This record gives sequence, structure tokens and C-alpha cells, in this order.
Amino acid sequence: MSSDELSRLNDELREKEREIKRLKNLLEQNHLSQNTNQADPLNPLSQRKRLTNEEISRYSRQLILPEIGVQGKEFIYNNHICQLSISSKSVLIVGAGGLGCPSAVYLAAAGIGRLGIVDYDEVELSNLHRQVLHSEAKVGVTKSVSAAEACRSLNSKVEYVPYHLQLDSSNAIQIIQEYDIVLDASDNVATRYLLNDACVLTKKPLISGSALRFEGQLTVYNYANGPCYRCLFPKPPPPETVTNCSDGGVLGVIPGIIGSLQALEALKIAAGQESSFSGKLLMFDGMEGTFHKIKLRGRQPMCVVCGDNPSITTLIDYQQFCGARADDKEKSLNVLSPEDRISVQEYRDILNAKKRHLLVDVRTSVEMEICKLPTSVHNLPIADINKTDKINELKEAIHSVTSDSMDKLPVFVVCRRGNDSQTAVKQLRTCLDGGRVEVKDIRGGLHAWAKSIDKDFPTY
Ligand SMILES: Nc1ncnc2c1ncn2[C@@H]1O[C@H](COP(=O)(O)OP(=O)(O)OP(=O)(O)O)[C@@H](O)[C@H]1O
Ligand SMILES: [Zn+2]
Repeated sequence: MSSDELSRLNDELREKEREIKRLKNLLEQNHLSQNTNQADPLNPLSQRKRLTNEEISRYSRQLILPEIGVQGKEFIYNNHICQLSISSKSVLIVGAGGLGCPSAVYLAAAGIGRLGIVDYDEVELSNLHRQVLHSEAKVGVTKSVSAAEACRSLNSKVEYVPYHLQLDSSNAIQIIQEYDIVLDASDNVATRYLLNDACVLTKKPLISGSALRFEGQLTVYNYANGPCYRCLFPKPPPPETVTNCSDGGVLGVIPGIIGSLQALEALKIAAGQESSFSGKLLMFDGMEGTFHKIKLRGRQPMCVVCGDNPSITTLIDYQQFCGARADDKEKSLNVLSPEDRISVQEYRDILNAKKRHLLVDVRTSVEMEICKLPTSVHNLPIADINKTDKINELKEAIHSVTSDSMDKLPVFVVCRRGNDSQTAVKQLRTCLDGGRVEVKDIRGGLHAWAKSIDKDFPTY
């Protein structure tokens, strides 16, 4: 067989594999959504009086725990109080990502009655290092379905309700009111406020987790007369001060630990026990190997949502309130005029024609190690853009390229996605000599380069 024929067959195979994945996805979604039309109310969970022999065997190692047996408050049936209360409770997990995967798997394994899993996104390869319920075969599959399916293969006795949607003001109350406990495993501030207000309005405990880099945090809001998120943070942080995993990075095991702790709190609450984190914040530093638990201020009578005279009695527009989107999809900044930017195709042509220029990469040095364009790259991280010594280094680099030439030196600025590079162009124009250099942004950055010019160029 000729190499052309082989490559044609390989292409065909890949195309068929994609189609199979798409069909599987559709089938799974259909299968898991049976009787769970998102608009229809869910059937109440049955209040079980005893466990089957199979359940006694499956849950035996947690059934024999005397602490839970003695202190369980709600159900007192033989010595199975904990398990029966757990299996009669429902938990809604918002986000099937780094926190949602470990929490879902432990809640499913422990035999929670019903597990709702909300996520609008699909599985990506870059999720797999921490979103451990998903697998290579699930790349491209909706996360809520993938997570529910993985949990189902672990414990088919649990009822799973995947919601492939973005939780927002139009649907949050309707969905949340069907559950006993809510877990915030999302990754953005707008969703945090939405969940907080919806949980206060529907009187549900909210187990909130977060993880970034080597650190994680955990607390429980709106439970046992403790504070809500707004009691502590009445105002959202300025959007530019918020970093997510996609920009800041995270070691997978950190959300693994925090997500597991969220599941533990959910099980304690489901079993009618107290939570260890109402009005308390757990701070975990994975690098130092330390856990600190600090006391938070209590519920605020003046709180606008859980206070004595609340002004928020229905959900609001949280994206507007936070000045930030409720997802972490690539945001495209557009602060330069078209003539101040060039496309990746234009830059490729400049390279091919070997035109004199300087390429400035404004990513961090760690990112530079992952990948970079090989052409005369000068590294000036965006965080250093105002530092005099760094600007002087750039001026020297410009000088070494311009030498005696009278023409203006084209300086092109690149970053990962084409946002920081625009900010950098604006800044550099204020401190470089406009008579000697012409600074422009490469539109869409290295992502655009990988997409349109070099399919072998890595993206991260
Ligand atoms: N309002 C929302 N409704 C539904 N799902 C949400 C909402 N907000 C966030 N999520 C989901 O929460 C999950 C959070 O997961 P995680 O923090 O691990 O980030 P990610 O978006 O998957 O990864 P990365 O930032 O690396 O691309 C994501 O899967 C995201 O789609
Ligand atoms: Zn409050």
C-alpha cells in the first residue's frame, strides 16, 4: 500500500472515530437524561427504612463507624442511621471539573441518594490531569454526562442527573430547590455569587471550594446560622485581580484534596451531622504541607441577602454585578485599532521574507519554556512591563537590531492568546521612541499561530 493510501486510510479512520464519539455522546446523553427532563420536577427520593444485603455489604466499612452511628441526628433505624440518611439525600454539584470530579466520585461511592451534576462545558485534553472522572475517550463529550457515566460505573444504585447547561439566574432556583445540599465546584466569581444567593433564597447549605496553583480553600455557607458568601464579601473583587487555573496553573492533586473534603462535608451534612466549616475557612498549602482553619466573621444582620432586612429577594444579573463572565472561556480583548495589529499570516510572511524586526514575547519565563517562536525572541513578561530595568533591556535589544539603519524597526509583541500583547503594545508605545520603532500586536497570539500556521505548534 502506498504512503498516500495509508495516510488517506488513517484520515478516514480518524473521521469515523470522531463520528463514533459523537454518536456515543448522544446516546449517553439520552440514556442519562431519561426521566430527567430539566424542566420537569424530579420525583421525591424514597425514604428508605432498611438497607438491602447488597448495600450492607457494599457500604460495610462505613456502616460500622461508631461515630456516625452514635451521632447521626435524623434517622435512627437499627445501626444504619448514617447510610439511610445519606441514601435519602440529594447533592447538586455545580462544575464537573477539578473539584467536581473528586467530590462526585466520593459521594457516588458512599451511596448518596441522588447526584445532580451541572456543567456547560465539554472535556478537553488539558482537563485530564485533574478532572479525574473523565478519560481520553471522553475528550469532546459533555462533562456532566461524562462525570455521571463514570460515577454510574462505580455505583449504579445512585440516581444521576446530568445537566448540560450553564447555571444562571434563569434556571438556578428551579434546579437548586430540588436538592438538599449544593456544592460549589465552579471556577468563577459570578457563579459563586449566583450560587450563594440561590442557596440563601432556597435555604440550602452551600459547600464551597477553590483551588489554584498549590493552594486550596474550603468553607460552608448558609448552614447552621453561619454566614453566607455575601456576609464576608459584600462586593465582588475587581475582575482583573481574579486568576483562574487556565492562567495561573494548578497541580491536579490540590483540587483533588479540596473536592474530597467538600464530599466529606456533604456526607456529614447528609447524615445529619454538624459541618466543621460553617463560619470557618480551611486554608490548605500543598507546597508547605499545611492546613489552617480560621474563624470567619458570623452572619451579618445587614447582609443584603441573608440579613434581617434583605434587599435581594430574587436573583440578579451576576455577570453584570461582578463585571466578569460566568465562564473562563478565552476572553478576547480588543483595545488596539486594526492598524496596530498584524495577523499571524502577515507575521509568517515577514518571517519568510526574512524582514528585519524584533519579536517580543510577553509571557512568563515558565511559559517560554513550554514553547516559543524561534525567531529573535526577546522575553519581557507582562508583569514586568513597567519596570525601568526591563524596559532598558528591551531598548538595548532594539538598539542591537537597528544598528545604523534609518528605517523604523518593526517590533511585534506576542503572547499566548493575544490579550496581554495588546496591553503591552499600549504600554510600550508610551516608553519607546516612536521615531525609531513601530510596535504592533500579533493578533490571537500563539494560539492563532498554532491554529492557522503551524499545526504542530503546542497549545496550552
Ligand atoms: N455557571 C456555571 N454553570 C455550569 N458549569 C459551570 C459554571 N461555572 C463554571 N462551570 C464549570 O465548572 C468547572 C470548573 O472546573 P475547573 O475549575 O477545573 O476549570 P475548567 O474550566 O475545566 O478548566 P480550565 O480553566 O483549565 O480550562 C468547569 O468545567 C466549568 O465548565
Ligand atoms: Zn449573608
